[in-house]
Amino acid sequence: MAWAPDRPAARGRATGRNGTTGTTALEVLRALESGPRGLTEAEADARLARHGENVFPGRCPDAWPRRFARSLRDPFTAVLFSLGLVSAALAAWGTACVIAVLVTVSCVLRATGEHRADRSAAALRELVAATATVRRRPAEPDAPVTRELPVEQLVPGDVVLLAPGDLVPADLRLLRTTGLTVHEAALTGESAPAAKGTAGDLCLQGSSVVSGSATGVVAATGADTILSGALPQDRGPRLPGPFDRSVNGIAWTLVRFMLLTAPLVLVASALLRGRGLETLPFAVAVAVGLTPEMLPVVVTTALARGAALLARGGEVIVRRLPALHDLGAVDVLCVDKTGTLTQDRPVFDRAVDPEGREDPAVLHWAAVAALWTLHLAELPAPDALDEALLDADEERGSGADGVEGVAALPCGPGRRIASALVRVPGGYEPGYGPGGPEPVLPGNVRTLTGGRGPAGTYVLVVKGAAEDVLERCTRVADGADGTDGPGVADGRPLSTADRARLAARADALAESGLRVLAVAVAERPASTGPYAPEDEQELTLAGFVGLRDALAPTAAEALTVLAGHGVAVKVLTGDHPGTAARACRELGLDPGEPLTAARIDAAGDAELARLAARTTVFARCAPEHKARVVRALRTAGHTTGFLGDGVNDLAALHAADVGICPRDGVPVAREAADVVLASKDLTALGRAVVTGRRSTGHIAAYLRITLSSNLGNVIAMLTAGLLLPFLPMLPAQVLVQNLCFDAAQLSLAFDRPAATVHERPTVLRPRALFRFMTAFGLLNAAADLATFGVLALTLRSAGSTGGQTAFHAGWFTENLLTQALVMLLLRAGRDAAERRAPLPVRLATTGLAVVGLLLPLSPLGPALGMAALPPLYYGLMAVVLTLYGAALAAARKRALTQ
Ligand SMILES: Nc1ncnc2c1ncn2[C@@H]1O[C@H](COP(=O)(O)OP(=O)(O)OP(=O)(O)O)[C@@H](O)[C@H]1O
Ligand SMILES: [Mg+2]
Repeated sequence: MAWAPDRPAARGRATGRNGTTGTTALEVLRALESGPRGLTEAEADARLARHGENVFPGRCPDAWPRRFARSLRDPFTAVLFSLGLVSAALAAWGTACVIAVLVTVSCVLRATGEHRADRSAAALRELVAATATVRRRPAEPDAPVTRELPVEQLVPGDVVLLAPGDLVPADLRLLRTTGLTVHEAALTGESAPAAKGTAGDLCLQGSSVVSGSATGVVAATGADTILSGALPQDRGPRLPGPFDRSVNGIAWTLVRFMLLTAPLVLVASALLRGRGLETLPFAVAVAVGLTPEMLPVVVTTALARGAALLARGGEVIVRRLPALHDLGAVDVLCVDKTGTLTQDRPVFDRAVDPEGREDPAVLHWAAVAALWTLHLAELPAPDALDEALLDADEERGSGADGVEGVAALPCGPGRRIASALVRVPGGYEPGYGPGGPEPVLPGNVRTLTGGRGPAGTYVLVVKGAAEDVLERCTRVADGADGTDGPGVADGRPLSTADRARLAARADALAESGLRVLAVAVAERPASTGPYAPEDEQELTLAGFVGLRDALAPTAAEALTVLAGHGVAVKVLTGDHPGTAARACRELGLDPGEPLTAARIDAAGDAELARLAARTTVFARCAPEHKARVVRALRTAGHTTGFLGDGVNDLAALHAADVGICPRDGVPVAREAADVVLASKDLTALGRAVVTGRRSTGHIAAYLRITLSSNLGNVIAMLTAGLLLPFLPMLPAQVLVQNLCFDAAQLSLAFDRPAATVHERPTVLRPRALFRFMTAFGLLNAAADLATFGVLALTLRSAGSTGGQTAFHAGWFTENLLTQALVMLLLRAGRDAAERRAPLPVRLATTGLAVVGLLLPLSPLGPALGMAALPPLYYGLMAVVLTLYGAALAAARKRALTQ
């Protein structure tokens, strides 16, 4: 980062200066047939027609057939598919066909579901699409206009302005830069930001601006960019989030279980019944029976439905579907203060000298620094604090006329001060304004000694966080001479006691709820050498400026709602602990003892995890502090969300389980976030959390019901397989039964959520789920075995000869009826089961029962290998089912209250 003191003073942003980069920048522009004033709109349109839109080819959604092929790679489908191949190899055509139908149905459902989810997600993304700041001219003779343009419309030759937080929208050649550093992790994997200082340097699409600013000209767009050439884009491994841990974790455990089942069945029947390989189709059928083949479909549908509901309200956009599940699991939400809890529209409140007396001169110096940082750093979006200072100073009638900026070094992530080097024309005379109400003119600078030449006096103005400015000060302005008010460039040396007193003054201002900036100045020799942060030394403290930042109107309500939902909120800010604590109190959040960056640095990972769990406010955080706190909370076992809007939040957005960004966040933060709040209303977050929990609830209900009945069936099948001389269920029957189950379960997506979704985070715990599955699977198996007993009894007494077909019919009916019972009793949480099921669920369960009772009796029955049963069977089965229902209800009460 180098200052460029020899750059001509800037008065406006759109003057097309070339700065230090001289001919090189011009050459770059010429090579792209552009100029410093940008393209004309007509030329840009012509180029857009020639080069096409600036879209990243990797962003195009996959075609349907491709999606279909990809869903074959899903673990369940893959296992089913291989089981199908084994059956085909053994010429067990029945089983092979069953499996082929199951695989096709689940792939088609899944591919359509995903296709639809993706299409709406793409449409949603458009709502928060990125724009770029370009400089164009309406027509040839017109002056250039700087405006926001959707990135797709950028063309080679466009002149683009970059500010911190911007995503580089295309491959750019830099024209001029001020302290520019960019993050190129997407391209190089290099996590440290790289400095870019030379004109002609390439700045690649996909990188993001960390600090500083720049003007560049677009060299390549769309498919011609280097990033597009480097496809497929590898974003590096993501830490497994709650979704991967629970849903995927459960899926993989089941896959392993299924893979074990087939060999186990083979070995058992070989040992116990002396059977050989002919049992293989049966073994395969058992493994198929265990598969929750609809899980991927249910997951996609549940999440996509939730995301669509949220988007329809125009409130929340879920950019990555699993993030909706994770949002429901969040138990700690870290929030950035400025711009998120507050409006980031600070208003000047007061300026005081080191003694605490009102002093407009301090505001004036701060405004001078703000003005020249804005001009020289060419920030497309002005800094809110700087704007507020300028407005206030202008209102008081000053204005920085006469003072000329030479160089500026803006603040950025981890840098809490901004400074400007200005030249005060030599003719100005002392007469420092008497801290009274009359406007202080820029010329009212107390005589500065030394460094005055024909070119005037060079003054370095530094403003920023009180601690950071104070530590660079060696003197403090004093009003010792009384008459002229406090001096600025001279003052007296700072004693240790002075430092403590001044720090306390800043703290007091912060605790009154103000954002505080300390202002310091120093005279500098009129040197031409480069200036760097190291030159911000030996300053004289001029005083403090306090600004008031209103709270976001919905913040307090949002925090209350989240607390009611069992989500603990923590505030992570770059601001002063006092300001942050005060804001928290006003929002109804107990700030406790704030933890500052210094303490975070001093703590080891384990200690930080402990500290973080009981702290509410983390202040003076640089980006890496925010990320470290988030990681510490995750290590401590919390599912952690992060809500932030700025470049300084980027690392934390990446580190969190769920990154959330308000709509006004900088583009790079929106791009990093999993969830974007589309409206200003922060309470939407509470609704999004509940929606996430509902989606997880649907997935959990599906898993609970399917896994316990599947396990029950498998146990029953194994037992019957070993006892009976025939297969207890034919492959075609497995298919019909599975299809009926699957179709009925889709109705669960319409179920009412359990009341607990409002109370606490929903997490699918694989271990708890498997315990549930074992207990209820055994219960289910007991009902099946009792049915076998009933069947044996009735068939013997009826003297039936078609034992096998009657057995199949009896078990089929009982299976569908128990499934309907299980659905009604095990659907959502404990309280939902007590209430009446909604219509779709009632229809689905009735449907199951009807099919179960009538199908074996219908003409389809014989085709599927089932025969009618004596009436006695139905009577006895009713007894079995009643007992099963009672046992289920009792067990459910115990299991779900635990
Ligand atoms: N334009 C500016 N000029 C001088 N100092 C600034 C400027 N902007 C910010 N600072 C200083 O840097 C500090 C940190 O700023 P940063 O942007 O990291 O966080 P923040 O905006 O205060 O809070 P949050 O992290 O909640 O968004 C500010 O508190 C302020 O002291
Ligand atoms: Mg912020």
